[in-house]
Amino acid sequence: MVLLVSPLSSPNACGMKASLSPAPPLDHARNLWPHDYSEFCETIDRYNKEMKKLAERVMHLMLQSLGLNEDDLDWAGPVKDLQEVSGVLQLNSYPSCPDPDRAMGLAAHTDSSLLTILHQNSTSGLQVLRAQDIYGPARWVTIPPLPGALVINIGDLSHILSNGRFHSVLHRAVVNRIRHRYSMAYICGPPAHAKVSPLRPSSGRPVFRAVTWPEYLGLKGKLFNQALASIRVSDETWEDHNNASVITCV
Ligand SMILES: O=C(O)CCC(=O)C(=O)O
Ligand SMILES: [Fe+2]
Repeated sequence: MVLLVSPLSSPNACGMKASLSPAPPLDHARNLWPHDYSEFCETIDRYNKEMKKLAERVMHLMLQSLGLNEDDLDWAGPVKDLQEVSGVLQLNSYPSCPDPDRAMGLAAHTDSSLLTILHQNSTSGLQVLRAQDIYGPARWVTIPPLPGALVINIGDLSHILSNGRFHSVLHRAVVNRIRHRYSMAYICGPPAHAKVSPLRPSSGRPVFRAVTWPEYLGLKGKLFNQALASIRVSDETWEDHNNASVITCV
């Protein structure tokens, strides 16, 4: 089961609204706990706010580590204005499965976000694909839940923004034979109107074309794990673009 909630621009009793889920979360919560749904709503609201603050701090640090400053962020204004970052909270529930090898909790994917902050309950299930290295071929590695720890996944939009210097991570969730697993993913991205494009590419040229988050989500829906490749700018396109610019300037 997946429930998606995002902050409301004008708060209601629950302080959140449905993003992609079929019924508004407030209605869902009322159905589940007809006599006391407010505790759930208030907790989610508090969690959302804390995650937003954390996401902004982490984004700030990531941009700093790329050598970027406030003036480089034309999609969200200066870095200090990163409160514009928007987020959706996705609640994942994976019931136990007697034959886990024949079931998949969540298929392998990269997140379409800038970054995703994940909380797992005490049952492990998150795995990331580690590329081939001197220790062996490509393999799935379990990220064990640690008390009090959150996992931060780099999403495709950070991959684009950093021109490939931060890699979005292929991950999946497997199910447990006897234990029910829960996770909460705070999926963070830029404002919907903002175009995300490579900032100060170290390689000399941008490897990806600019996209908005909604446009990229559309591509992901159609092309799934090929979406990132689909917005790569090929060497030929780049050369054509450069030649065209030269001709225009002359
Ligand atoms: O449940 C997990 O550990 C992974 C969740 C996830 O990857 C997602 O919600 O995008
Ligand atoms: Fe994910």
